[in-house]
Amino acid sequence: MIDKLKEEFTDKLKNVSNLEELEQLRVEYIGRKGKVTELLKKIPSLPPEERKEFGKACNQLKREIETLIKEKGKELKEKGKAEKLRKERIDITLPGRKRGLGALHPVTRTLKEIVRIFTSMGFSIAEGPEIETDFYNFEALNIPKGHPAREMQDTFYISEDVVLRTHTSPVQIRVMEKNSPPIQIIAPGKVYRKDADVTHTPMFHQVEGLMVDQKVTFADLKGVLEVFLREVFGSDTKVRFRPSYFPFTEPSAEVDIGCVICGGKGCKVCKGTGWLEILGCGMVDPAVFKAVGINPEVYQGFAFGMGVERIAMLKYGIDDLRLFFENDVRFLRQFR
Ligand SMILES: Cc1ccc(OCc2nc(C(=O)N[C@H]3CCS(=O)(=O)C3)cs2)cc1
Repeated sequence: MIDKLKEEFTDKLKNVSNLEELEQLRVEYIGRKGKVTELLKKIPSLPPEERKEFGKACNQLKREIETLIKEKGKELKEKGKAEKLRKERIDITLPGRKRGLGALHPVTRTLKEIVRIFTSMGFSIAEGPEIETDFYNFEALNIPKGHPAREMQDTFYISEDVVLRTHTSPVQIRVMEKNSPPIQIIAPGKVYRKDADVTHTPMFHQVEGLMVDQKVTFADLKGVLEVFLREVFGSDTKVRFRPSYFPFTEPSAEVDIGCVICGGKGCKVCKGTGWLEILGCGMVDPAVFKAVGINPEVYQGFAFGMGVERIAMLKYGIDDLRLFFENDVRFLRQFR
C-alpha cells in the first residue's frame, strides 16, 4: 500500500516542470488533506500490534517525499535562474546604438546667417509683438486707411483695429518712438499674410533693417546691401537696384541678384531675365519720421526688408515653399 503510494508519487514528480506543480503535488501527498496525511489518520483504527510498524512506515514515506520535493524545488530554482540569465543576457559585442544627429531648420540657419552679417556691420537686433494695432502696422508707415495693403485679402484682422503684423516694420516704429537717433537695427521675425498659395504661406519670416542718423545717404544703403548679398550668395554675386515704390520709403528700390541658377543666361527660375528679385529698400519717407516725432530736416534714414524663406530657397535650391513647414525628416536632415 505504502510502496504503491511512493511509486505513484515518484512517477508524478517526474512530470513536475515548475514550482506551482511541485506545490500542488506536495499538498496532494503531505498537505492537510494529503494522501499520506490521510494514512496517518487511519493509525488509531488499526489493530494495536500493527500501529507502530505502520506509523513508522508512513512517517518514513513522508520524510522521503519531503526530501524529494526539496531537491526538486532546488533543481527547478536552478533551472529558473539559468533560464533568466539566458533570457536577460546582454550581448556586449553588439555595436552601440547611434544617437540621431539633430539639425537646425534651414529657415533658422538662414535667419542666423542674416543676423550674423548685419550684427557684424553694427546693427542691433530689435523684436516686437506679432499682434499689432492698425497704427503700428499701417498708419505710422504711411499706409492710410483704404490703402490696398490693408485689404482683408492680405491681412489677418483680429478686430477692427488689431491685426497679425504683415511685416516687422512696426518693431522699427516702436524703437524710433522710444530712442533718439543714431539708430541701427534689424527686426527679424514671423509675419502673417492672407494671400497663401504655392509660392506664399500665411506665415513666413522676414528681416527688416533700419539706419537713422544725421547723414545717411542712398549710397550707404547700396553699400550695406551689396556687402550683405555678397556675404550670403558669394562675392561674385551681381547686384542691381531697380526703381520702385513703397508707401514708407522715398525713393524706393527693388534689389535683384544675378540668377544663382543660370548665372545670368536666363532660365525658368529667373523667368529668362537672368535676375532674381531678392529684397526691397529705400530712404525712409519723412511721413514716417513725423509719425514717430523724428525731425526729417535733421535726420535721414534708410530701410530694407526681405523674406527669409525666399533667401533660403535661392541659397539652398529649394523649389517648394511647403517643404519648410512639412517637417519631413528626409528634407530636414539634408541641413545637418
Ligand atoms: C519704419 C520703417 C520704415 C521703412 C521700412 O521699410 C521696410 C521695407 N521693406 C521693403 C520690402 O520690399 N519688403 C518686402 C520684401 C519681401 S517681403 O518679405 O514680402 C516684404 C522695402 S522697404 C520699414 C520700417
